[in-house]
Amino acid sequence: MIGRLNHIAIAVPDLEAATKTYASTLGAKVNPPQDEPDHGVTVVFVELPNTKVELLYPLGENSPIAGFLEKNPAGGIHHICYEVDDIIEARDKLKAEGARVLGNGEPKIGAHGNPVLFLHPKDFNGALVELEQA
Ligand SMILES: CC[C@H](C(=O)O)C(=O)SCCNC(=O)CCNC(=O)[C@H](O)C(C)(C)COP(=O)(O)OP(=O)(O)OC[C@H]1O[C@@H](n2cnc3c(N)ncnc32)[C@H](O)[C@@H]1OP(=O)(O)O
Ligand SMILES: [Co+2]
Repeated sequence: MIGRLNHIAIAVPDLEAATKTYASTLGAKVNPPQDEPDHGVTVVFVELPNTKVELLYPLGENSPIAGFLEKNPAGGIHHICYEVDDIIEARDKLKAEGARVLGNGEPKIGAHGNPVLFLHPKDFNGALVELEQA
């Protein structure tokens, strides 16, 4: 069911500093920040030859990553995003197998303009999993 690795997300306490680290220190191609109010984050995508790194910074009052940054003030790997062909089919299969789909269970449009869903980290070896229909 899961396909390509679409991105690895890192929650960061300072988006500008993290962007500079990837652009200057690591010499990677970075994109401009994107506000994603529907997800409560601002994201910067770092383009790599075989995948992307998504730098995440809280946006607004109820950001879902605020708690994570409180627990990890220096930042940390936040989630891993896999691509699926059919996100509804994937969701329904996973729910049938007892996995917890976060939010109201309906996909939202993610940073790439595709439907995304999140799966509870406790069901996937402590890793927050994002699925993106791509
Ligand atoms: C623009 C969209 C973009 C894209 O790629 O398209 C994005 O990726 S948006 C990314 C931001 N959005 C989300 O992360 C939505 C899904 N996340 C959530 O709903 C919450 O973050 C949740 C439920 C995973 C965690 O909520 P909270 O931080 O309030 O912590 P809890 O106390 O409820 O956590 C329960 C339990 O899970 C552990 N936890 C929390 N976050 C993570 C994580 N990122 N990775 C692994 N484990 C995590 C937390 O430590 C708790 O464990 P416990 O043993 O009970 O302490
Ligand atoms: Co993501």
